Amino acid sequence: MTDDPVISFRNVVQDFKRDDGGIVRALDNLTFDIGRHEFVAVLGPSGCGKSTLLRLLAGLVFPTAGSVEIFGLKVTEPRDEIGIVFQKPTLLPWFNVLDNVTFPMRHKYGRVTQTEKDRARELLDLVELGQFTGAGIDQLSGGMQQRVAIARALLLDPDILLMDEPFSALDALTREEMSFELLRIWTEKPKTVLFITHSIPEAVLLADRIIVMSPRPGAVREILDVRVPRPRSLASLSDPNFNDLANHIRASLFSRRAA
Ligand SMILES: Nc1ncnc2c1ncn2[C@@H]1O[C@H](COP(=O)(O)OP(=O)(O)OP(=O)(O)O)[C@@H](O)[C@H]1O
Repeated sequence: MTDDPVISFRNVVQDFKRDDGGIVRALDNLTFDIGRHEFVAVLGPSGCGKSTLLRLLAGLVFPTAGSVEIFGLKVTEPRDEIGIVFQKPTLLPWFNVLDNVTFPMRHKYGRVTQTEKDRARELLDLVELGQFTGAGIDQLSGGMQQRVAIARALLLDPDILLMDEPFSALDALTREEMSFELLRIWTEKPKTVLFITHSIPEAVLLADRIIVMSPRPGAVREILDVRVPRPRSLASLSDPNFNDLANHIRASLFSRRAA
């Protein structure tokens, strides 16, 4: 990474208060950087603080200690240059596909201009839903709904895309198809991506680097470079580097569980 980092975590500690008054330490001394247009995946056991890390970046929670910076500025509130895609698409069933994509503008400014509607149509083309702009949400499959959510996250042309297990509710085939779709979008419209997943192959297929976290309280266990050449395709899945790295991560996660 030669440029200044886009995302920077420095010694981040995150504590939460439990209902009984006790303290849960979710993150402990988390430090890493993400460079411009890098695709970084985060893997780790359940409860290690992956979603908390994303919520810190989104400006939805604030660190107990340490700092979270975007473009060298502390995160103090949600910002427009960030698009977020959650595990569930959280679409509004009373709006059609196009109106769901333009919803952030309606919500923020109370109106949607023709230019923004045109942009939403372009994004729906990009995620191959150009024929479905007027469709109701309940007419779409789970994978199509998640593509609407991705188009919505891209509407404000964010520099940063945060994705929290965005494909985990999908069947295996759709999931793989969506991974390639995301790679295509990222190639066409480069962005800095932080992608949280429980799937080792998904992380290796998509990312430039993988942050492997330790169990709660989450800290960086390893940061691994993915040496599988781009552009990636189905053939990447049988690249020897792909399997070596996937096996390394599997052993690393499993040995911790067994310990
Ligand atoms: N608002 C909160 N109040 C109290 N505890 C919280 C809060 N948010 C998260 N936690 C706790 O912090 C820890 C980390 O949670 P987080 O959801 O970030 O983990 P995760 O790695 O995303 O988990 P999973 O993989 O199961 O989705 C958990 O023990 C969780 O119970």
